[in-house]
Amino acid sequence: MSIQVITPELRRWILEQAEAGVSPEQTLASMRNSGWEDPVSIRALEETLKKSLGLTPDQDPSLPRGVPVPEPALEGMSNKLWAGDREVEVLVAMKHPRVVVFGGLLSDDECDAMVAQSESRLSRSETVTLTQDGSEVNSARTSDGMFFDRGETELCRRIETRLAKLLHWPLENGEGLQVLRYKPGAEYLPHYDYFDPQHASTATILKRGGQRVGTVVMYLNTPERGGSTIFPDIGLEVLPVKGNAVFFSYDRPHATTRTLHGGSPVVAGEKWVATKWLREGVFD
Ligand SMILES: O=C(O)CCC(=O)C(=O)O
Ligand SMILES: [Fe+2]
Repeated sequence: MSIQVITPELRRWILEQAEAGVSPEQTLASMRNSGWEDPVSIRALEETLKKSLGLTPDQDPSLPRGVPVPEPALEGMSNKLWAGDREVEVLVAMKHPRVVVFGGLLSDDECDAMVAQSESRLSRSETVTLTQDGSEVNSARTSDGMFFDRGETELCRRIETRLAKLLHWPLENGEGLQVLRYKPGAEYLPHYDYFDPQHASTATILKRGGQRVGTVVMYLNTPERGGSTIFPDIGLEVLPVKGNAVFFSYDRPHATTRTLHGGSPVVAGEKWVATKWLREGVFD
């Protein structure tokens, strides 16, 4: 599977087609003939044409409604935030998409303990696919993983409480922590963390807690080489550093959130992360 990137040249060409009176359907057909995948073409067409009309996502009736999202208190632009039991550094903050890189979210001991407590329970990662019943092993994701239940251990509870304070988001609206281990060569191809409204399994998944609206990827070690978290739409690469974390939020299940992201291949050593997904509603 290759990832097709929507470049400025492509956007310019789409606008030229529209200006020349070519219908969006015809433009889509031309793109298909040149090897573009339909979902990518449709996204490129929608984004480009709407932007040229000056529509914001909130003004656009064809998009899913935006909802409140978790958000750290960054207004004062302090480079340290108190998370209830620990001071956390703010290393990078971006507004659209909202991406915040935190330093020292977890202590070294907490990272080591998460690895130790999850290691014996790892198995090949699954992702949600088009099948009715949920998940299956997928080549897009070559890590090993496991889920803790929310509040399963004292350490899970401590981290979950800290994240709830840091992000002003109810503890009850969080999934259990997921731990992933990537060996050399393992990666997680770019994806969105929200559930695709078009997937057959999504309606069932949403009954428990609603959509995902935010993600925290916490680095449990510093890989020797590789394994950064990449955001292809915005050209951002977050280097994994033990104890640090990258947070991002998405107020609607749509590409306009620009939260496409992945784990790039680990080159040397292992990469361990704990991921926390935050839901719109109570996840129980
Ligand atoms: O490993 C990473 O850097 C990204 C992980 C991720 O995207 C996820 O767990 O959903
Ligand atoms: Fe993800």
